[in-house]
Amino acid sequence: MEFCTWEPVYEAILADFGYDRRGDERARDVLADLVGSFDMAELDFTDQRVAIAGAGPSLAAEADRAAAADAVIAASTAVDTLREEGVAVDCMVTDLDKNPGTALDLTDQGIPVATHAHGDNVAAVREWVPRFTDEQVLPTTQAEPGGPVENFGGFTDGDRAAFLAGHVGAAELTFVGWDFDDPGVSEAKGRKLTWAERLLYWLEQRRDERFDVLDGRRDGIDVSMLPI
Ligand SMILES: Nc1ncnc2c1ncn2[C@@H]1O[C@H](COP(=O)(O)OP(=O)(O)OP(=O)(O)O)[C@@H](O)[C@H]1O
Ligand SMILES: Nc1nc2c(c(=O)[nH]1)N=C(CO)CN2
Repeated sequence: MEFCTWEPVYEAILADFGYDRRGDERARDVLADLVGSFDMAELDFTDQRVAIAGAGPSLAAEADRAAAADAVIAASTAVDTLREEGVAVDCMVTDLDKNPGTALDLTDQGIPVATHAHGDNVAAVREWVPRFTDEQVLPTTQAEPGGPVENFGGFTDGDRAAFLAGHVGAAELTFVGWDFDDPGVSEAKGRKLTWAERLLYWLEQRRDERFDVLDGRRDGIDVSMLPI
């Protein structure tokens, strides 16, 4: 996604959550200084059916659907749940706030980790990224991309995974472990999930696809701030 396309949506996210754009940019620059450039050929999912695993409570019960896909991109703790169910992932997407040890383990095993820097995770970026196997770190930002740091679009780990899948050629996306109405999440997390849902709606419009996870939900999604 071109940054000029993403930027108005990013501005709306910044305004909604009160994040500081300069903070995201500083985080991007910290990450840029810690990594080499990632070889995007490592992540070629052309023509594949890719499962996007979120970390909702439904994930364990849906792990077989992830296993049936051609490839799996998992967000944050979804990697751990899938591993417990015996399902390997092909890529992890994370802002390092919950299970950075899992990300370390994956990069050691040669599995790419899309590692996101933002204004509120700089300490984790500084602590963990130098320990990762560098060739497997795909550095990302939600601000303007720069140097080795990419922006494929998206906000939460899960929806960023979906935008990444699109970027690397996925023919079809299927979603496991997504529970938008999860009563177990905090108010703040719930607001992030509302954005995740909205961004997935935008992505399916852009791809001219219909994501299974949005079936029955589209009429309730406020997309007034999206360039649709
Ligand atoms: N009910 C749910 N609870 C948590 N995550 C969910 C849920 N449904 C979908 N997801 C997706 O799974 C992703 C991973 O969630 P997890 O709680 O492991 O990580 P997180 O680091 O807190 O995520 P983030 O930093 O993006 O908020 C979320 O980013 C979200 O996109
Ligand atoms: N500045 C900032 N950016 C984010 C944050 C966050 O807490 N702060 N959380 C995200 C997903 O949880 C994604 N982006």
